[in-house]
Amino acid sequence: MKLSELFSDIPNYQTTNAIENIEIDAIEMDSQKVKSGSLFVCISGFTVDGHNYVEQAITNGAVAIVAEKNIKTSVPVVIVSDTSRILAMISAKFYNHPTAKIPLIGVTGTNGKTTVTYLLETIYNEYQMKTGVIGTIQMKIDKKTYPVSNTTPDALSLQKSFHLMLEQGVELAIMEVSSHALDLGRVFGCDFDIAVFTNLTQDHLDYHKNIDDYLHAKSLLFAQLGNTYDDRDQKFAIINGDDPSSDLIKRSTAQHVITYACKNEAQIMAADITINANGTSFKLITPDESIKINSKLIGMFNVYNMLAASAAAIAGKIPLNCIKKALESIKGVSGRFESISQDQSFAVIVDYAHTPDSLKNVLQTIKEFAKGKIYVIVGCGGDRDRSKRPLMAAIALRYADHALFTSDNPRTENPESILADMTTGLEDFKNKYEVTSDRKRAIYQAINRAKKDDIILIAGKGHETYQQIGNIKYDFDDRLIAKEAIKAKEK
Ligand SMILES: CC(=O)N[C@H]1[C@@H](OP(=O)(O)OP(=O)(O)OC[C@H]2O[C@@H](n3ccc(=O)[nH]c3=O)[C@H](O)[C@@H]2O)O[C@H](CO)[C@@H](O)[C@@H]1O[C@H](C)C(=O)N[C@@H](C)C(=O)N[C@H](CCC(=O)O)C(=O)O
Ligand SMILES: Nc1ncnc2c1ncn2[C@@H]1O[C@H](COP(=O)(O)OP(=O)(O)OP(=O)(O)O)[C@@H](O)[C@H]1O
Ligand SMILES: N[C@H](CCC[C@H](N)C(=O)O)C(=O)O
Ligand SMILES: [Mg+2]
Repeated sequence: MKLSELFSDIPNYQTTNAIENIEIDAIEMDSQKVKSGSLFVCISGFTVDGHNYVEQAITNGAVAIVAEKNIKTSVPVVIVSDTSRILAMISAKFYNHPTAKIPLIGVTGTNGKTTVTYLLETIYNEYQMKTGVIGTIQMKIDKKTYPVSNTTPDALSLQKSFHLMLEQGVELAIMEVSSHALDLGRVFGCDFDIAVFTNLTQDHLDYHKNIDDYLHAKSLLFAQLGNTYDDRDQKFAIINGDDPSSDLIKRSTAQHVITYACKNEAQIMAADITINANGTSFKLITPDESIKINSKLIGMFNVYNMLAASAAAIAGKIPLNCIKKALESIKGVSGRFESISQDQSFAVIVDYAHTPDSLKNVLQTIKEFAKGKIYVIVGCGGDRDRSKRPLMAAIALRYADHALFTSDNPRTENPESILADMTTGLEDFKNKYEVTSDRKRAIYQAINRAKKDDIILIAGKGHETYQQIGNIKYDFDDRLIAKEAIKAKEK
């Protein structure tokens, strides 16, 4: 594509040279990936400034540069005020606006995004539609999976992924949209058809100034709904009517709103809810009909997730019996309330709860059906929201009988200081918890101590297969370590 064509929809930019005859074969935001014929977009990041890599990009073959300032160099420079946002727009254009051709569902909220995307995948697959899913665990196109490094990828990778989906005949794309992505403009250029809001509770206050700022970022998905190129059918905002933030989310969109709830009045509701250790059942009520759902998913929070997915699918005109079939078939999502069973006499559950609210929900659920003692193994991520640390530790102590505080991706922080942040003020409860930065040791300790009917919750890492210490990711999988520890105990 010609560089001038790539910028034809961009209202404000300046150029140092004529750009009409420059052919662009690829767009890159990483100088190391630049090849002959690439356009290099300089992003001023949190760690380094992409503007410093222009010469490397040119050495690697860049034929033009997009930058936020004039750079004296041998190839034309297109100067824009915000390269991140322009990257999203030109990537969408370069890949021929793939999301104008594939229907797209975006799911945002503090907790439940991954779960809701996989519920939606199961529902649409049940309806015989080929899906693509992008989120925390992986990117998935039909049955094939691809690794990811972010929940919501950068704008360039994202548009490339949608292009690949289109090439592979995907009929519906479903993605998690993180607050970081919304704030950083990673999803500009995405044409959402349905936007889903799960809930808002504390997280990411390292990145967002305060909870209002965080909510504002989430609301951008709904403000963006229906604001792009195509004129396909109606767009829908699917909103949790029981969440206190739902009013602001509703006010953020001009599109059709569908609410779901268990407590407040809503278009889609759940009633007659029963939850036990083997699953959940409820009546799914819609304005036209209702249907009984018997799901293997456990916990009230999963009723909300199922309502969110059902409401989105109903907006997408999927028949209720198909939704029922899908919700009843799904056994669980990797690393979410995943039971580790080797026929031992106690239960081990691996879960991705890494926020105060999710930890509370999971422990409350476990408490409802626990016959023995509850042990929880939990840590808090390094280089992340410090204010959630004491809250998570307090929740662990409130709902479990015994807590083992340990490391969960300390990243560049000192693991001991993270643990100190968690346990400050908990001196009076010293007999209820232990502290060890060695996560493997914590898992072994809990498993060795467990007796018949006890339940061990290993929280925070879920599907993750690494422990990040410094900038290195070491192999580490809670599920494998737990299995190993159970085996060792039984010897
Ligand atoms: C804070 C944040 O969002 N950081 C993201 C950001 O990294 P960064 O700003 O540090 O990038 P940088 O290293 O400064 O590089 C700046 C630019 O220079 C370029 N560069 C760099 C080196 C070089 O030799 N040549 C070169 O051109 C880079 O390619 C880049 O374009 O851009 C990277 C590339 O897109 C992201 O992978 C990275 O996510 C990191 C891994 C991260 O941990 N992000 C978290 C906070 C995040 O985004 N989380 C959300 C939410 C998850 C949830 O919901 O819980 C997510 O969506 O994942
Ligand atoms: N609707 C919900 N409300 C509260 N907690 C939930 C909900 N759904 C799931 N959880 C809890 O949150 C954890 C993470 O769930 P999930 O991975 O679906 O959320 P997510 O929003 O994708 O998280 P992330 O932001 O890390 O990608 C689960 O393991 C469970 O403990
Ligand atoms: N997407 C979240 C995941 C947190 C998972 C937890 N294991 C941690 O590392 O804190 C984040 O990057 O904040
Ligand atoms: Mg997720």
